[in-house]
Amino acid sequence: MTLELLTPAEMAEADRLAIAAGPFDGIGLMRNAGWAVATVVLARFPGARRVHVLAGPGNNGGDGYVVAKILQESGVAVSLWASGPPRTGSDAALAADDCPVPTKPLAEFEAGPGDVVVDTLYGAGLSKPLASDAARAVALVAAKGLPVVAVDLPSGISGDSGAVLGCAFAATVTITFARRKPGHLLLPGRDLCGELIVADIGIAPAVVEALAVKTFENRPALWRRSFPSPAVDTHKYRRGHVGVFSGGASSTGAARLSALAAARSGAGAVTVLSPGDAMQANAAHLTAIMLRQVDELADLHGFLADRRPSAFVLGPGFGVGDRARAFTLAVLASGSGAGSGVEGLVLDADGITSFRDEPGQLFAAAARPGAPALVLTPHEGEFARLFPAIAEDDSLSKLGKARAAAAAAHAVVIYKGADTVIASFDGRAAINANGAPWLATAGSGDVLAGIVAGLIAQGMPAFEAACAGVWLHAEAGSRFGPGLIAEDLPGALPPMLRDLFSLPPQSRSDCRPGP
Ligand SMILES: NC(=O)C1=CN([C@@H]2O[C@H](COP(=O)(O)OP(=O)(O)OC[C@H]3O[C@@H](n4cnc5c(N)ncnc54)[C@H](OP(=O)(O)O)[C@@H]3O)[C@@H](O)[C@H]2O)[C@@H](O)CC1
Ligand SMILES: Nc1ncnc2c1ncn2[C@@H]1O[C@H](COP(=O)(O)OP(=O)(O)O)[C@@H](O)[C@H]1O
Ligand SMILES: [K+]
Repeated sequence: MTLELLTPAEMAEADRLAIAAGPFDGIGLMRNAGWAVATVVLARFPGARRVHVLAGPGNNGGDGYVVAKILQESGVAVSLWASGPPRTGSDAALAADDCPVPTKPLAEFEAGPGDVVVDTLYGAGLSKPLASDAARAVALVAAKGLPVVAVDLPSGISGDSGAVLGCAFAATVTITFARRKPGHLLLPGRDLCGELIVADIGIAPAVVEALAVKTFENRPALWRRSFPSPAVDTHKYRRGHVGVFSGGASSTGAARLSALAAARSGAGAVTVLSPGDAMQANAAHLTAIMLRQVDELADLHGFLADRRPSAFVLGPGFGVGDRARAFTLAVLASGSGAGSGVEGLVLDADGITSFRDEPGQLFAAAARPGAPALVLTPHEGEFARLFPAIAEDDSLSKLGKARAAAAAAHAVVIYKGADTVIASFDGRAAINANGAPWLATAGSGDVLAGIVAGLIAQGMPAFEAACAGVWLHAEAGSRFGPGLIAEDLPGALPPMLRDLFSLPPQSRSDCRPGP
């Protein structure tokens, strides 16, 4: 499946470009779309007592008229319920003129057991909450538990944000065209789509390429070319060295989780940087991971000079306050740009919260030319602390919020949750969809921060490292399943890594860090 996600506006542009390039005109694309849908209905519901096609006023409704015609000609009992006539001169009007099935008003829609519903009320053009006749149909279908085949999107779901406008169908299967839209992956849209099928309706790949899309699904194909792989003659410090800041004596576990995850992700060396009062607690629980006392800024500078670390994690269990801010700013002031020095800082949890009153200080430090890459890993609560205005802006989707935050902070933002979004200040963004609710367990985020830092330390660019880290973390949680606790996650990584490395060499490129 392709990675690009097209906003409804980009999809409309793709339709326009495809029509201009040929060979299909608008009604040609619509017929292809209708055939794709009818094929699914016939294959999945051969025993349907009756198929009810619900047609809206736009081109989504146009697809419905094509479907109704094909199904009737295939011998299926079809009812066609329209919310109104299609706009004169539109492709939908052509499809309606060509459809032999009589229409009935949507407001009178009725259905019974054994029936199947094809939802072609609204797709990409949904612009407001469903009107009363559509809302009544949604309620009736839900009450009767009828299967719904949604065309493009379940009506009521925004293709941009995945949000429900008023109410929405919960589809059994959704068929979209050419490429998926963000609303197919963002929640609750993803849940309400049911099974998602992407049908080829004759829009050439070159048309999509011309759009220079910057939004993707987060899957290995997005980043595996830059996934780090050790050279035969490598040594441990060439595989990257991660420093993880530990909290005080009573909160050291989170840093050790991050440290272990960084090591499991392939970093050659990992050092926990511990305040004096926590040295004993840390020492008692570390084996392969190194330990160094860091109480003051001078200790950090000593570590930077002596051990040449390539990435840091700051935040898990660290405590909120001046010390977190000072260490963060010191790390961001180090680094000599690409290729050497400190390549990145993953700022998580308390590290993020520490800047709630002075976010500008953090953002300015990250924007300094030559500064290490800043990766922020907020969950919803932390996001609202650092980016209150963006968090409150209801016009933005989770994707839009992550992008705006990344631009404001000059950072890569991993906006966590069941539909984690990764956004870079350069405009690229990815939506993650391979997670599972088992990941909602204390310490899970600490592990994610460690994986991302481990990958950055090995030379992976920050956006790719963030995407790879989120995917590996989610995959580990999904494959482990019930009973997962955060301690299990680092140990669950090796099978995932083995799978990545067993991909054919051409699909991993030469596996060296690269663009
Ligand atoms: N040739 C092509 O381009 C192809 C297109 N294809 C298909 O076209 C679909 C996109 O078509 P579309 O742009 O016409 O949008 P669509 O979703 O039908 O709705 C727009 C209409 O609904 C109205 N409206 C919106 N929300 C409303 C509400 N809640 N309650 C009431 N009214 C509401 C809106 O009104 P307005 O916002 O303008 O006031 C407008 O009149 C796409 O999803 C795919 O299925 C495929 O066939 C492939 C080829
Ligand atoms: N329902 C869910 N489905 C998939 N992933 C989830 C879900 N809930 C949480 N996660 C993931 O689990 C991790 C939790 O991180 P975080 O909230 O920081 O927890 P902690 O602070 O306890 O480590 C994040 O990566 C998040 O995306
Ligand atoms: K629809």
